Amino acid sequence: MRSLFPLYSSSSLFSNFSSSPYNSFISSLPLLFSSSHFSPFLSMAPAFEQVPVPQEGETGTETATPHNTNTGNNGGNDGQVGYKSRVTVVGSGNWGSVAAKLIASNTLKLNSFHDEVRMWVFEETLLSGEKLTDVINRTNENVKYLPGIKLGKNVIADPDIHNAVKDANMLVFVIPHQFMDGICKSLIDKVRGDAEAISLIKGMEVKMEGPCMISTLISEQLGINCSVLMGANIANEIAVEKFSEATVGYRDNREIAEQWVQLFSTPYFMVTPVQDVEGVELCGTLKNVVALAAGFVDGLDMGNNTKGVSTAREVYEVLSHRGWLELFPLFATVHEICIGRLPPSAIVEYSEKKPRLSLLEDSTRCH
Ligand SMILES: NC(=O)c1ccc[n+]([C@@H]2O[C@H](COP(=O)([O-])OP(=O)(O)OC[C@H]3O[C@@H](n4cnc5c(N)ncnc54)[C@H](O)[C@@H]3O)[C@@H](O)[C@H]2O)c1
Ligand SMILES: O=P(O)(O)OC[C@H](O)CO
Repeated sequence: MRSLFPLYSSSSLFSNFSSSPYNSFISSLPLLFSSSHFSPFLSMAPAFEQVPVPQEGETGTETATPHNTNTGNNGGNDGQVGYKSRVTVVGSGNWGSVAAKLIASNTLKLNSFHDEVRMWVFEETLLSGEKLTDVINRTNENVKYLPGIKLGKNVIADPDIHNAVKDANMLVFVIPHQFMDGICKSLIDKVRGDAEAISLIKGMEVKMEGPCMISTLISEQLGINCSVLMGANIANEIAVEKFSEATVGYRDNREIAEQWVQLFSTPYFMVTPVQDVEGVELCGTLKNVVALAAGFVDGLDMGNNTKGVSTAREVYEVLSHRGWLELFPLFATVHEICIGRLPPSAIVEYSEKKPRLSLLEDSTRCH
């Protein structure tokens, strides 16, 4: 029965293991999470729509419209002809630096954005005695978290978080999740009222009252809309322009999603929008849980078949515990066939099970 489990045990997912099985597993996961013909997660999501990728020398739309309708600090640019969006990346670790590089390569090409990309740096003193921020601005390289890669001269490192965010209407959050609660609290009333956020952060804020998704934390604490960008993305590989893909999860504003897609897309980084923030964020977060299970199996030298069983069971248990199985009908059906709970013929009926998105409502509120 287990050999019937195509998602994990017999597909190309495990046929390309190299010297780093963890990385291979991670990099194989787009098959699971980002492929419209295969993903149990995206079986609940609307069909992908492609957004044009900016090409060399190409310009974007002439003007960008401010996004949120909240009142508050808006930088004084609302409604002006020739308005240009300003992007700030909050975070400058491995992925934060790569995100800044991707965005900076695009703001140079898109007329609707200021060239400059500000990057907030959690200041550190290097062994040389120099401040990390100073070194980044002098060498155009994050020598600690992304050595050897030029970020783009239009990336400006800034150790003052309030200064870094104050003029930006597009905020990219990319720091380890455990720091986000504190960061958000420090940013209350400091960001523009019309700012749009996107979270690249994998993980959840787990409080005594229950888990809180990071996009929800940002939205609720800062009073701004927050999209997400998730994928099976190893920052160092994207930094050297190896092909990868990611998904932007957006709530209801397609125009915003298109702007994020334009900001991140390059010929080697393919980004597709899906109207589902929680689904995309959960995929990115749960993927790391699965990756841990895969790593444990590797460490115990138990083989790929065992890995297929354990990772699938891990995901099934998490979804089942949360009462979310109906949100992932393809995954649930295939798993239940594999463990003998359903007959193989059930696979042809899975698509009739409609995901019940309302199940997620409670879990997307922070307590
Ligand atoms: N690295 C990747 O390949 C990758 C890929 C996809 C998603 N992500 C996600 O991106 C997020 C950031 O990961 P990363 O790899 O850029 O981080 P990292 O581990 O490379 O860097 C850690 C960053 O946290 C900063 N930091 C340290 N203490 C801090 C504090 N008290 N407050 C605020 N910041 C502090 C450090 O200065 C550094 O910039 C994570 O949620 C991760 O899951 C990472
Ligand atoms: O291990 P993390 O949390 O830095 O994240 C790595 C990425 O999720 C790889 O896709």
